[in-house]
Amino acid sequence: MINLTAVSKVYGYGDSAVQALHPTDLQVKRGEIFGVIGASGAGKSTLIRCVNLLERPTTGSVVIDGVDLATQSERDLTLSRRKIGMIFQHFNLLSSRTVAENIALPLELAGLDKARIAQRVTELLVLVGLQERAHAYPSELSGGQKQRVAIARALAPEPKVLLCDEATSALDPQTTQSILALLKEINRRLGLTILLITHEMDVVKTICDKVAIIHDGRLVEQGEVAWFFSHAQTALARDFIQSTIHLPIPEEYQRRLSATPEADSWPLLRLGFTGQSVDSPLISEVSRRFGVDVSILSADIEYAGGVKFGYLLAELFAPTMACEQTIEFLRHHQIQVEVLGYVRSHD
Ligand SMILES: Nc1ncnc2c1ncn2[C@@H]1O[C@H](COP(=O)(O)OP(=O)(O)OP(=O)(O)O)[C@@H](O)[C@H]1O
Repeated sequence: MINLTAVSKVYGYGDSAVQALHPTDLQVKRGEIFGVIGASGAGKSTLIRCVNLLERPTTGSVVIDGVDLATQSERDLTLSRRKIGMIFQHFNLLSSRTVAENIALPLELAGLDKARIAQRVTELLVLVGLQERAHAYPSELSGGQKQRVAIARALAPEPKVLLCDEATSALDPQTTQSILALLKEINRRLGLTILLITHEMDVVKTICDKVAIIHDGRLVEQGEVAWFFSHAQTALARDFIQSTIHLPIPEEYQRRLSATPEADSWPLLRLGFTGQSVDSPLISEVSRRFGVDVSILSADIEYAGGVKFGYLLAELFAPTMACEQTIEFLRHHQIQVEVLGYVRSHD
């Protein structure tokens, strides 16, 4: 549905030129929710604004539903943009218009008749749960309600694609969850393709099917969300993942932890599970096979992209050879194994 090929963006010229986006390929399939995550200044906004040509790419092609936007005339581009909805961090509502009038705006611009507009606005108010607030002004609404209006307005022309530019970054955690739930419902009910940018891994974990990490204007890693959480390759990806996983090493263990093995110390492992491995009885199997005792310190099993994944902190009690065999066996069974250090039995 969305196909970017070698899309790049340079702002400015000569000595003051900034390469915000290096040549980038990105494919988002029909009905998918795709998240691009990155730190401030990584190039997220540039990337998403290139998708509807709010920002003209310096190079590359942007094909949406089979149409190459970069080659279109301004008039055709205006029509194409109607099929690409967009919502923003700060909602961008017109303060002088009521909720219903904000939602009606794109329909008025498209030249629909009054009766049809009224009917469509009512449907959209129901969809976003704001029937009671049709005649309120934006200043009378909470942040979450404002974003619901923005979503309804974006959906008014029945777009095939919705772009979300940090849509929940100005909202509190509870409101964030309700807006994400609404986006997911819209994606399911309308089959809408969603491309979102965010700096929060929790957003990705909650609603995305696929994710890409952007850093210094380059997509450094991408994949299915569930796979990504336990197989991320780059340190940057792992940092984002760690920000959502709550698996601290207990303080009492940290005191006894060293980087290298010592006499009377045992390896402390962080195990990452996904897909099938999360449901396989691999811990009891290594126990039987290699005679290791496994002590589980903590575990965090969650759902992302409709698949279970999780992390486990575990200490292994066995001779070195059996520990090495255990680690090899687990890796062979698609478990990500990280040796965090070696825990002395006593202080
Ligand atoms: N209009 C512009 N002119 C010049 N440089 C720009 C312009 N817009 C963005 N940049 C630069 O391009 C780079 C990427 O910016 P961009 O806004 O895309 O990043 P971002 O990941 O969205 O960051 P944030 O989360 O802080 O909005 C940054 O170095 C930024 O300073």
